[in-house]
Amino acid sequence: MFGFGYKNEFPVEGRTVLITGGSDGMGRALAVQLAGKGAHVVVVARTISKLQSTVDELKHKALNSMKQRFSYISADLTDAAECDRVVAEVTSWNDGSAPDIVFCCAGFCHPGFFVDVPLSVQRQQMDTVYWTAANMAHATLRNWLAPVPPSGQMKNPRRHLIFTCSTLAFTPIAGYGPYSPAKAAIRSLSDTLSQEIEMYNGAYTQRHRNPAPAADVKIHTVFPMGILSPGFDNEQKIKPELTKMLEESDKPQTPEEVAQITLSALERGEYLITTMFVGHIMKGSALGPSPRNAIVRDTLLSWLSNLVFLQVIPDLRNKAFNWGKANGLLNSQGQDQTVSSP
Ligand SMILES: NC(=O)C1=CN([C@@H]2O[C@H](COP(=O)(O)OP(=O)(O)OC[C@H]3O[C@@H](n4cnc5c(N)ncnc54)[C@H](OP(=O)(O)O)[C@@H]3O)[C@@H](O)[C@H]2O)C=CC1
Ligand SMILES: CCCCCCCCCCCCCCCC(=O)[C@@H](N)CO
Repeated sequence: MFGFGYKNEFPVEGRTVLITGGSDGMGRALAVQLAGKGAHVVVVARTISKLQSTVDELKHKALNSMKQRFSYISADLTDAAECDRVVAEVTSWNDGSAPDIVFCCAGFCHPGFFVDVPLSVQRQQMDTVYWTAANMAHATLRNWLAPVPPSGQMKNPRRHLIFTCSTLAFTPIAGYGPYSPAKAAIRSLSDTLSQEIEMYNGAYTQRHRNPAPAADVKIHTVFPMGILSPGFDNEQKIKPELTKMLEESDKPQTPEEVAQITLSALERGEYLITTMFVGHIMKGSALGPSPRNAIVRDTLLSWLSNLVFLQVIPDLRNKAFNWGKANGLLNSQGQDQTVSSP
């Protein structure tokens, strides 16, 4: 696939990959495909039974089951101390070397209208969606970016930290208020880190003279559309009908498809990764200050998307308005909210 002139920017054979949310959905599909490409994989989530069945599957799907190693750690990543423990345990399991690649996929979505969903649930969404990712990034980067003196430097391959967002970080859809802000916060953190990491990568070029990180580091973020996962089945049960109608143009993908498209994009060296046409358009309308994958292509995409969105945003608002006009005040579960008089 990588013929003359193409370089694989994301080699994984023999590398150690840590995947949060690796026991279900997209995270599990990534784990399986990475095992198939020869990586050592550690999956992290809370429920032990799902983690164990994932590790069994990884052993069967390994490229070279004699050489590759697989493991799991049960942890609730909303707790920052747990993320530090995970990085420490993976490092000692990996003969003292930090993981080379960290995928932050943990998280789930609790849809509902802003005023209907208790604030305690909305705060939990911030914890599960944003803080599991930010905690993991903090633990990982503190390890990766710790200064190593010139005498201690070894030849390490480039390391990768990958966040999982959602195209909802680019485009608002009514009924995702408890969730989209947490994803938008991840996008903002990713953009900030993609700039901050350059300071460390600059220092890394001087590693033979001054203390510097042990390796070069790249940040990436994936923005999937709907994924046909166990988490998706759960969210469908409580999703407002209006939201389902507004996202009609989304044709959810399988976790395997999303994982495969993600890995190909990483191999091409992309930074903001979308997984299908509608996702590319949603990204194009909201590129803002993010680094581009390819300047000409992304600029043309953003011009096209901005024209498309002149129509899309009023259309989404009109649909919400007309829904209210036709159906009155229905809450998230489609129940009438008006108090009926006796
Ligand atoms: N499904 C969709 O339509 C979309 C999903 N996404 C995002 O993609 C990612 C993967 O989603 P999806 O494939 O649906 O995954 P699932 O909802 O099917 O699986 C979620 C995974 O995260 C783990 N997890 C959840 N909470 C925690 C926690 N506090 N600590 C540690 N692990 C946790 C779960 O295991 P356990 O419960 O045992 O801890 C499980 O392994 C998520 O970040 C999601 O927000 C983005 C766009 C669309
Ligand atoms: C031609 C371009 C038109 C663009 C129109 C916009 C259509 C909106 C589609 C919304 C898709 C939402 C996918 C993410 C879902 C998600 O993150 C949750 N399922 C969380 O689990």
